[in-house]
Amino acid sequence: MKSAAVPGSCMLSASIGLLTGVAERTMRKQRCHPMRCNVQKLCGGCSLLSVPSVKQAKLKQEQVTDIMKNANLSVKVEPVIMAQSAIGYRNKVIVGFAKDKDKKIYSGLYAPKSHRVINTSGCAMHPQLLNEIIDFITKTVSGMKYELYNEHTGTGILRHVLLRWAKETGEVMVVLVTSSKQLPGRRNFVNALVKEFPQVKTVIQNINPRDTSVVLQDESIVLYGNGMITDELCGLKISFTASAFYQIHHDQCEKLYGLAKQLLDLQPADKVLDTYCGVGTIGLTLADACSEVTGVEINKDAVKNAIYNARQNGIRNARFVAMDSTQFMLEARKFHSSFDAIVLDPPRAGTTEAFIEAACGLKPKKILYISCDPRTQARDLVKFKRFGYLTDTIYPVDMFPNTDHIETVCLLTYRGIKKGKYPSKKSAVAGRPARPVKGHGRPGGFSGMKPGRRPGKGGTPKLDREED
Ligand SMILES: C[S@@+](CC[C@H](N)C(=O)[O-])C[C@H]1O[C@@H](n2cnc3c(N)ncnc32)[C@H](O)[C@@H]1O
Repeated sequence: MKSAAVPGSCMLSASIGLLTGVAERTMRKQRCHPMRCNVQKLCGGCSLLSVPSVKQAKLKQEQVTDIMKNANLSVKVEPVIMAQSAIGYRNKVIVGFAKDKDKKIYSGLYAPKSHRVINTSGCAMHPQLLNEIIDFITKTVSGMKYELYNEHTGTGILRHVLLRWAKETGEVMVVLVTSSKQLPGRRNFVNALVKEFPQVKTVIQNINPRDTSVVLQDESIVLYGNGMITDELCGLKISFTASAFYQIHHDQCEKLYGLAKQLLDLQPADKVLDTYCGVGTIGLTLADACSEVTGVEINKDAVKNAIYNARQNGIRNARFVAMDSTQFMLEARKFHSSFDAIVLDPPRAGTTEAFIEAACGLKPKKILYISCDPRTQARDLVKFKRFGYLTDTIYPVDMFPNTDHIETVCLLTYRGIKKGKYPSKKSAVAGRPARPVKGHGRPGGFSGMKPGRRPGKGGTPKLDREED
């Protein structure tokens, strides 16, 4: 594997071995120091908080190994790439509000599997700054006498507050989620907030009148700033708006992307398709190692962010399309487009049979699969295998220290399909991957898909647990 050291990129001079070496040393230091959090018992989100880091690493590696074994996948699971910062790492926090028995307003996350807000002030996974801003907002909300939204009666104004933090620049975004446009005194609210916390660069009011557990809806009013904040990631400036996905743990994300780049081992002429691309982060970090990157994402705002991010970094060989990833690949095939590498980083539910068939149908040389749930990844890897795409090694990256979640990455390459095995001879993907075909589908040809994610009402609300 060639060295992926490219100026301005992240962690790329480190080999995978070095990455795991750093992880080992960090773990050794933390071996005897399990973390403490005052609200751990109430919240239940960090089920491994009292487990020393070295043990967490072992547990997570074993967990991934078991999942892969149970799926009959013969793969090696590497040691977990652990985090140096295992507390205060969450760059996104969503809290709800409630009143205690003395009618005093408090804020926090929902108790596990319920809609009951528990006071999680001081949560150890939140950066100190975000905890301070939440406390300030909670006090201000009490002073403004805002009526809290009641999901049973549909009355009240204030539903949630969402905070996002750009770790490297220190910028903070505050989103006030309200049931209607009315928010009396919001000017004073915003003035007081930005005076107290100059790190707050934008304040947004998101209007959510629906009976739904989804926190953000489409309508927003920017009350302060330009509606986005900017971070530095892998040597790039990355800006994002409220609804766009951005990885929760900045430093681990840099390791994850560095690992992805190293595994892909791109050649200068390679064309890369980055599906489920969010604000373009993975594709943009790959752009200097290949001839072109195409990113596909269903969230139109995230696509706008991705285009903005390419421009602000002077990256000219990346384009982004607002579309369902599967639909895009089916269209791309009609246009005889080809990609040397396809990256997929789907939500926790994993990808679909249709996606897998469409991706393999494009006959890429390599497929890089990043997942935040090894269970759904294992399920999908079994399906990829039927199309001749196999992996030998799974690399777990601890994006969510102290919780039982783990991110996994693997590289799939085409190894052929055994005769008589699914898919049939007629299948589009049988045979070796073709050499890249000249010509490319035009971006304009793929537009027009509507974002499809509109979950129904009810269900467990997604307060601060929206990793995907
Ligand atoms: C786990 S995030 C990954 C984002 C990005 N790769 C990153 O690392 O920041 C998954 C992304 O897939 C997008 N998404 C979900 N379903 C999609 C679909 N059918 N087609 C395209 N994008 C989709 C989501 O909006 C979200 O931005």
